[in-house]
Amino acid sequence: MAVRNQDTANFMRDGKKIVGVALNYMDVVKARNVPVPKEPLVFLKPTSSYLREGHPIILPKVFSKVAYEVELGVVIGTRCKNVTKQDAMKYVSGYCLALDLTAQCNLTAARAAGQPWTLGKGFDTSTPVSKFIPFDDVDDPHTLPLWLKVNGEVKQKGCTADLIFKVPDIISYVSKFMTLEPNDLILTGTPNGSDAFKAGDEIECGMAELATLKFQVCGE
Ligand SMILES: O=C([O-])CC(=O)C(=O)O
Ligand SMILES: [Mg+2]
Repeated sequence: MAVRNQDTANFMRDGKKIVGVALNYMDVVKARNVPVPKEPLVFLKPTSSYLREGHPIILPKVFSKVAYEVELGVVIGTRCKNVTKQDAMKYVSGYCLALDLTAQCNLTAARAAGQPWTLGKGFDTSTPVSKFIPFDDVDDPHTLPLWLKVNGEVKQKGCTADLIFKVPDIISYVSKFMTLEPNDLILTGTPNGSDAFKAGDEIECGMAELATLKFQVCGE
């Protein structure tokens, strides 16, 4: 039986994994000229990549091109495995606003060579997150506007209504393969407009009236 009220306010400290979904907005699929995914395209990030507001994003010197990606994050409240889409939301304790920072220089090469995305997705400070947003504060996670600005200029504008795979689809799919545990975070994918940023930039993003985040960017 699902217990939604499990305390996951400290998901960043207590989580064991971050599960990312790639290419989950149709405008991204079109812009990149890739086939529409038939199933969620899933990757993992380490929890050492978390970053809280008040600390800078640090661009690793090994990367030449790192991009912002604003995303809805979904926090798991109850351990689950092989859950149906119908039951999936019972295992969600809440949400956050997140950035899935991505070293495009690394990922483009990895994609072409069929290699893993681990380093390009999992570097330190690559997952800035907001505070925990309790489940009951969000009427419907599929109606949330997302925006991102760099140095005050709007770069991304989207809405979770346009997710290809919705939150229950992702939870049900991932739980066929791996147990989802309390405090795990799911990054649901970014809308179109993701692009490179550089040291000295200021990145600001928001999700509906629920959360905003602002980060300074430093070189290593
Ligand atoms: O970085 C990428 O290419 C894929 C990804 O995470 C997204 O679409 O959100
Ligand atoms: Mg992403």
